[in-house]
Amino acid sequence: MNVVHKTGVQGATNPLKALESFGQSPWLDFIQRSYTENGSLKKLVDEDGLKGVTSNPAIFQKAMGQGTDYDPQYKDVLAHQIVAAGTLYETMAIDDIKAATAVLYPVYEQTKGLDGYVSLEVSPYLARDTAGTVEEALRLWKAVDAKNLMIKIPGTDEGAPAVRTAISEGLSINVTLLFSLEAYRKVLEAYIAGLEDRHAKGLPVSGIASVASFFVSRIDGKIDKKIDDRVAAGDKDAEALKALRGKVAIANAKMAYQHWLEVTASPRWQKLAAAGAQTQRLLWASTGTKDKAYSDVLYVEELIGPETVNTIPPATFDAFRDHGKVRPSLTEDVEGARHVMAEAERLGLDLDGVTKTLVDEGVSSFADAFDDLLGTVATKENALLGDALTKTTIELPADLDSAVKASLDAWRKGGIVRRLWARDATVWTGKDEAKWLKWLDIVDDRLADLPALEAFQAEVKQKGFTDILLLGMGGSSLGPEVLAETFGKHAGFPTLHVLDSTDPQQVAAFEKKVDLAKTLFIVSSKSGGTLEPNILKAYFFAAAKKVLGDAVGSHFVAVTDPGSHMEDVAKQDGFWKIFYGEKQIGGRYSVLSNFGIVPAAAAGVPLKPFLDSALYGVRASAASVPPALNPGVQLGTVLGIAATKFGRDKVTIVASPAIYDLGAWLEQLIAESTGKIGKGLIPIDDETLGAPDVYGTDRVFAYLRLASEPSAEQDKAIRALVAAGAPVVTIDLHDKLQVAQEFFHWEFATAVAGSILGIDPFDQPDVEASKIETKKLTTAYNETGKLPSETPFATDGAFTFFADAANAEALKGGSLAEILKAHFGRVKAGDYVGLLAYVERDEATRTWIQAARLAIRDALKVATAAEFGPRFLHSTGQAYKGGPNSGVFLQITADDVADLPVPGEKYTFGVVKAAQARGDFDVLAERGRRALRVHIKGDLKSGLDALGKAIDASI
Ligand SMILES: O=P(O)(O)OC[C@H]1O[C@](O)(CO)[C@@H](O)[C@@H]1O
Ligand SMILES: O=C[C@H](O)[C@H](O)COP(=O)(O)O
Repeated sequence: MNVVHKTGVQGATNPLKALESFGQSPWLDFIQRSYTENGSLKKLVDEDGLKGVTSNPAIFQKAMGQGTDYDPQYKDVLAHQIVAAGTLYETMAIDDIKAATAVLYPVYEQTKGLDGYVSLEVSPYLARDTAGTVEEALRLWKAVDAKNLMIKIPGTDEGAPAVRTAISEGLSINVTLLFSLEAYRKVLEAYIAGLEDRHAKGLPVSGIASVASFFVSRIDGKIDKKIDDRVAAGDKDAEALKALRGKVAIANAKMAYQHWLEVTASPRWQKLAAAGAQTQRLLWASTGTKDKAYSDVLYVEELIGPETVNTIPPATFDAFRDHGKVRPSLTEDVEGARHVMAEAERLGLDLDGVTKTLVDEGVSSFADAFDDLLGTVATKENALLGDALTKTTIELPADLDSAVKASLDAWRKGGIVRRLWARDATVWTGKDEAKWLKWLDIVDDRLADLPALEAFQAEVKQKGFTDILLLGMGGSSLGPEVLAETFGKHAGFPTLHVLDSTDPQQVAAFEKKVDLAKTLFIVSSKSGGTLEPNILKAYFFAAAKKVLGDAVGSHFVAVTDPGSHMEDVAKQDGFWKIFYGEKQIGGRYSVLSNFGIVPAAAAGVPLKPFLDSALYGVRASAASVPPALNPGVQLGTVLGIAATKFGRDKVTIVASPAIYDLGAWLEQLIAESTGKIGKGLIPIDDETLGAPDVYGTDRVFAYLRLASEPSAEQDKAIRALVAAGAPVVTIDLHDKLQVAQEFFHWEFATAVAGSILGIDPFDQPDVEASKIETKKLTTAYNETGKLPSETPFATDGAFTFFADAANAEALKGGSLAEILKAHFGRVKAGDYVGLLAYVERDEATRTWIQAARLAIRDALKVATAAEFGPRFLHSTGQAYKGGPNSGVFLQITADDVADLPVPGEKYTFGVVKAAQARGDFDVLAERGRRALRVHIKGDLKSGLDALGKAIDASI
């Protein structure tokens, strides 16, 4: 805002200066950096007798939202810190307030603490939160650290007790948003009670100042509108109503002043005054004339009286200097004012209702202004940070786009992002979600622990390991796998391998891949009780012991939650180190905790840039960033709304080849978080893009594009999809390290989508079911030496077929071809097909499954998932069982060429894998899923070839 300071009438003839002789202090309802810096503010003090300054969120919105005043500071802060928009705003606001307090300090001194104040308002989001207001008032008081600061607190029902506490803490307070006499009485009472609290404790009551900001013009705005409407409607009291136009606000203010006179004359107040207390002066706020029909200085001229303040907006300030007339108007015709009030009541103008509405509107309009301001700050910040942030581009069909925008606005109005960050479980289902939110600040936490992590990194390097073999499942392995696949080997550091299978061939292949004598083993399990990492640890510990002897423990590191079984094992076996996870983070949200950071350290990933990149993501999705600019909320909203309102629940993940493995991590995050109680998002990963016509209308595409190494083919296919009207979210990563940022981005988005879906995104109720079934089977094996027998419902050459009674009935037929035809014949539009292969996950099987799924997709035009067991059990398995019943599953099992023992157990890896496949299948069937198991006897390769051909023929 550009304030023109006109030098007009000066000295004693300056009406602004003349206010002082009537006991009124003119304050300025305005702040702007350049205005303070260029001496304009000081000039008002010197020439116009300005005695104070007030700010509010709308004033800062105007100051910061325009021009370039703040650019140097934006740049300076962002060059040194990774901060959220809210912190950036506050840093600048505090500097502005400090600078203004310095200008006004001489006034404070000259008036012995009566005047010279600059007001800074607590966040308008806290207007209904007593404890939050007190906390923020104390924080801001400390941050500005100036005697002539006033903290502005709204005089709502919740604000009044906060005023009392803040006063009792010795803060100077400006109580704002007062419209009604009733609210005013309460805050004057709160002020007095706060001083009495201090007095009772023997603390001084002098040196504390307070004003009660009683809003004026907004009242006339509302009442006059009512009058005009009734007059226009031919009200019988038209004349009496017209007589009240432009009168009620001033009469209301005069009544407030009468109350102040009464209270300050009371013995109760006199006692405090004798102890040195200052009165809480009435401050007339909202004194700019809004109705052009009135004098532009109406709300100054009519409210002049002793021991009051008028905070005047710049234009009114100039106008009053120019042609204001002074007289002791406040105590003039008090009877007339009473009559106006009585008339307003008689005529049913409902002043009580109006003032209540004004409080609500005041709170929400300041919140809107603050949203807007923070949006401006966030936009500036994003522009200045440039490529330090990943870039999200959302391209949606019009109907989805407007539903997403409506939801974002509802989130803004409901302050839901702030509630999420405040760990409010009612953002989801109101159960125990608050206990699972430590991932929100784990990046700050890990950065704080950087010295220890870097020391570990240096030790690993120095020990000269050639390989790292990480043993874990789901959240404990998929994040590390992204690191291994994305970053490859770092010079001077060992190569990271991740083993998350019980397939004996795969276990043997990994054993062969590494040099056991030079391998660092990371056993990774949050719960410490998961079957796979336990038996893998047992196997590799025994194997490594053969080459390392008693030194074997020094090659093992555990990452586990405190107090877990794995911690005990690690201690007993003399592991080199134990790193702890956070119990308040579930596995799939754990990648930025030690579960990802420890393997990252060991593999030589540069930790500070990695965590810094993640921190940019955390700050970008902070509570202070309004939903429409908040990348985590935007993405989550698109996913949630697309699924719930448009049936687009297949989140199709496309990633640039160099970061392709992010998809595997995302699958678990999305599926295990959202797929439950019959709802959910079904992630579709690594399904090579096709032409638009191979897709149904159940997709939303998420394209993770490595801007430095994009695939022209993917770009082209994505453009074609956008052109065909498919919903596409493209996220550009500017370098590989930004996978760290995407980890957080997607965690946040998943939490948001979970809220929209109405589920608890932090539990996994259906995973447990198959674990129980598996456990029954392995226990039976340990007891009897074999797995319980099972009977195929059909056999065709090398293939045997298993299903529960219902599925077997639906798939009647003798041959492979007939059974597959019947099975895939059950697929309808909007379904997805899951190929669930319990075989070694190697190049050959991955190529096979990819070809099979693409054939199915192209023929049936449905989404397809290509999964390997048991790995997917800890990932998409939750959604397949607990999510929407739209999956058609083909489970593939095979004979194991060779098996491996599990040390200390009767069962073998092969038995475990078989039990897992059966446990999985049983639960799928029990949940009424369309599921078929085909078992390949003999040679796997020729079996898969034949199965592939049969699939092609059946669709
Ligand atoms: O780290 P843990 O406790 O071994 O769990 C591994 C995985 O198993 C699950 O608990 C269930 O599949 C996942 O949520 C988790 O990531
Ligand atoms: O403290 C000052 C108030 O925030 C301000 O006077 C409100 O004025 P308005 O009604 O013109 O917005």
